[in-house]
Amino acid sequence: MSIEVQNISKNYGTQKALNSISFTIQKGEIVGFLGPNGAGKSTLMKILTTYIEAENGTALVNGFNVKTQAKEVQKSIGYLPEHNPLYLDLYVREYLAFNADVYKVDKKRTDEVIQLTGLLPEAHKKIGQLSKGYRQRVGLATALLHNPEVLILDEPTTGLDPNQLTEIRDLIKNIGKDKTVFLSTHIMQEVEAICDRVIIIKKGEIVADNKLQQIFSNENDQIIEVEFDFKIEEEFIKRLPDLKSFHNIHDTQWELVFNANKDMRSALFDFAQENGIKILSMQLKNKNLEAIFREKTL
Ligand SMILES: Nc1ncnc2c1ncn2[C@@H]1O[C@H](COP(=O)(O)OP(=O)(O)OP(=O)(O)O)[C@@H](O)[C@H]1O
Repeated sequence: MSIEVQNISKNYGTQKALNSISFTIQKGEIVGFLGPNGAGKSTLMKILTTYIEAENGTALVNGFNVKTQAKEVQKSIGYLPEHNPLYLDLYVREYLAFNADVYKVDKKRTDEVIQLTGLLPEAHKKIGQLSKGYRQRVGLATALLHNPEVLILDEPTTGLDPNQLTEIRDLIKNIGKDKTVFLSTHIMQEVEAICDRVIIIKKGEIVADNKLQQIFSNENDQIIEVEFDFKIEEEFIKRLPDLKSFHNIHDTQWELVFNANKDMRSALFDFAQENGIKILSMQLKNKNLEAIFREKTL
């Protein structure tokens, strides 16, 4: 087991950040930790990387206890914090060599991580001259210097443009071929693009933990986007048969999730007609992670 979290709780004063959360991550998994702002993602990552301590519960990384074996945990982990601190005046190679010294790893490893993270064309530049995407690569390269078993990445693609985003996602996926990766994000597409599994957290509690394959193979779930001819009350929507969850997209537009083994479009049509409502448009959508995220966290 790479990561084992058991009943971890953390409060900041009266603010409950994590409320007895538990999960395990197997070696080699790429797991997305998804949740809205303030859900507790960074807090858990800081506990796993030994930056802060939990009040209750146990967490093991690579078999080492974060409270009592912090040094061993740190050796097992490569961490990319949300706000990746970099020395902008240092050259890329110089910065990595400096960190190699801190980690007490062979300087040769600097060239390996430069290669691995695609930094070679920019390695001669000062960090301050790099684009945000390349700065993220420097952060990843630093996290990989001591060749850790587990990578913990806190919102690794925040602020990147679409091209940089794809590049960094591909890079993480590639690194994940022989490492365990635990990454936080509030971008659903990120999880779809990179991860094997998603853990969704809301207000410090886990509300879903599924393999992505399982999520997409739940055949009885149907998502229908519908537009009525006037604004309808939520109470009315709740009367729809086999309705699992719903989301008001805009005034007269709703996203409805049904759990049924028949096409719910005709049932919805009948329901509208019986109640004197007109349907202006209706579309069956693929079940995507975005809908699941809303279903779980709203
Ligand atoms: N040092 C702190 N002191 C007080 N409260 C804190 C502190 N750090 C976090 N919190 C609170 O704990 C809760 C969880 O915060 P956390 O940063 O872990 O969430 P997050 O899921 O990482 O959010 P984001 O996606 O916005 O980064 C929030 O309500 C936050 O305000």
